[in-house]
Amino acid sequence: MNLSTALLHALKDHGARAVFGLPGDFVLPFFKQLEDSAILPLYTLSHEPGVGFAADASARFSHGLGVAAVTYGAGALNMVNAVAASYAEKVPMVVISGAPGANERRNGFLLHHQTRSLDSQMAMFREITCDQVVLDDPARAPEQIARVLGNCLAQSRPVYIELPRDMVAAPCAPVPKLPAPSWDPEALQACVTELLARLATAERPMLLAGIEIRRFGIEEKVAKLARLLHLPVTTSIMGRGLLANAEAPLLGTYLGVAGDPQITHAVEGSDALLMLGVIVSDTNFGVSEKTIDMRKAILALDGQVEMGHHIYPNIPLEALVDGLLERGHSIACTPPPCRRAEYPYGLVADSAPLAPMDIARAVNDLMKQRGSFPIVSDIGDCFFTALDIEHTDLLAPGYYATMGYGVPAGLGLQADSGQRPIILVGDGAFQMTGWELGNCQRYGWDPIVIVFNNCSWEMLRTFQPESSFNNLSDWHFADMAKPMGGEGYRVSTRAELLAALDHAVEMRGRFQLIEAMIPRGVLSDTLNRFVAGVRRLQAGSGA
Ligand SMILES: Cc1ncc(Cc2csc(CCOP(=O)(O)OP(=O)(O)O)c2C)c(N)n1
Ligand SMILES: [Mg+2]
Repeated sequence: MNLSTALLHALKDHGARAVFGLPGDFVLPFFKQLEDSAILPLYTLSHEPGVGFAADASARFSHGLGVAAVTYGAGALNMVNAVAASYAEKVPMVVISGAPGANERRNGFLLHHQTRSLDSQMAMFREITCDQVVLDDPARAPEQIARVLGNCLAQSRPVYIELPRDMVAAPCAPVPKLPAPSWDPEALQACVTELLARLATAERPMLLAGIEIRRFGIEEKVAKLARLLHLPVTTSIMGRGLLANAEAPLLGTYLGVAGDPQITHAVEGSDALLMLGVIVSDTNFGVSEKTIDMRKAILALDGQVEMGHHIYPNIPLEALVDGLLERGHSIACTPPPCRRAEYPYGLVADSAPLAPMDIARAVNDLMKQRGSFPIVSDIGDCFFTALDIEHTDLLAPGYYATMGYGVPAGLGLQADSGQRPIILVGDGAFQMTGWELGNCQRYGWDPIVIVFNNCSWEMLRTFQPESSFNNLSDWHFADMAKPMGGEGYRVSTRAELLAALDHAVEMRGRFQLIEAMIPRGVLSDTLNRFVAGVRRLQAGSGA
């Protein structure tokens, strides 16, 4: 066994199912080890942001490890934004960067791909990863790799591994698997006791589910806890799609002023809001009608539990949920009367021009007829439209909110799981990374891609309508599909959209690109409510 195969076996043992990458001379030797060993499949894409987004999506969807392998400098630094998004949204991604070997570091030349110093890249990745290592000593590599991969999973954050190219074939012992982090059982019991007491005395208890319950693979346990405690469940905007396949009393997604008023009032009016794995961010809470009283809330996030004015440190989320399941039978909450959210169905096949809500209806109708598809959304009005699609798996950078995520993330999902995604992406975001679709033909991927083409950076226009730089030209994306190995449809009416979707779902083996022409200024209902709500809150606060 050498250092590369020891690393690859360890990645697989820790839940990785694929490596996404783009090679360069500093990482070519490692790619050769990857290809020759076949321990994990390698999928290469055309631009490192896409590599990062694909690795991110594979981790999110399978709640395993995502792996991105790139060259030093130009490659790794090209991927900083994608890794930052994974850090912000708590995705366990492993970044492997090739690097100069020991001798070339000492030869006195400035090396190609080097910036300020040969250690600058490590310094940059320290800011967007939870652990880092340079594998320059094969004797120490097994315990270093074990530590870094263990932290990646325990903290559900990206880690950075720098692999000098003269080390890839160095003989190396296998990597041990470290025990999962421990915790103090007494502290856990004290936390569970206090938490259950709060729920038992509450009149309007509520469970708000956040992304950590997917990251730590405990959706079923959380659904069981909600049933045991008779707690109604909503998800945060980032948690959209959670519990889609679990049996839980799920009401829908909390969107503050932009969402279902009944859900908004239930969450904001709760006197015991149990937030499991919820990131307290502006996108999750920035449009709250009424500020949530955090003193009455219970927040379990980042391995600790905050209640009222005190914190229980080192309480892993799964340990907390297991503790509550063990003792939860002692209380039966009396939840407020709540009804489940409704979703739009029944698109009429007529000649009316398209609006984003028509796409939500068409996808809901399709899933009603043919079963659910995982949805991957970019950032733009397509993301707000995704919130009107019935509750199914949804991958989207809803908090970090980077564009360019949709197409490569959809490819990462299909590569990792074999499932066919529906990808929602605006024309602006498609201009960034939509071209990764050209890689489908090599791997047989066949996502269904719906481009919301309003020839505009429309979300920006809603906040600054006077700026003409938001006007984009019409790129005719559908015409480019066939030369790239796919099928393209350009649609402007509801009837054309339905016909294109019916045809696309029948076509397998090639990507299907539906270019939905939407008039500028026509927004989804949710984005309209979001913009109106933000304006109202800003007017109220005098911002
Ligand atoms: C990597 C990055 N750079 C800029 C921005 C800032 C932005 C947020 S929304 C938006 C316009 C999106 O246009 P698109 O056509 O895709 O969608 P739509 O608004 O529905 O028309 C921009 C430029 C973000 N979020 N990420
Ligand atoms: Mg647009």
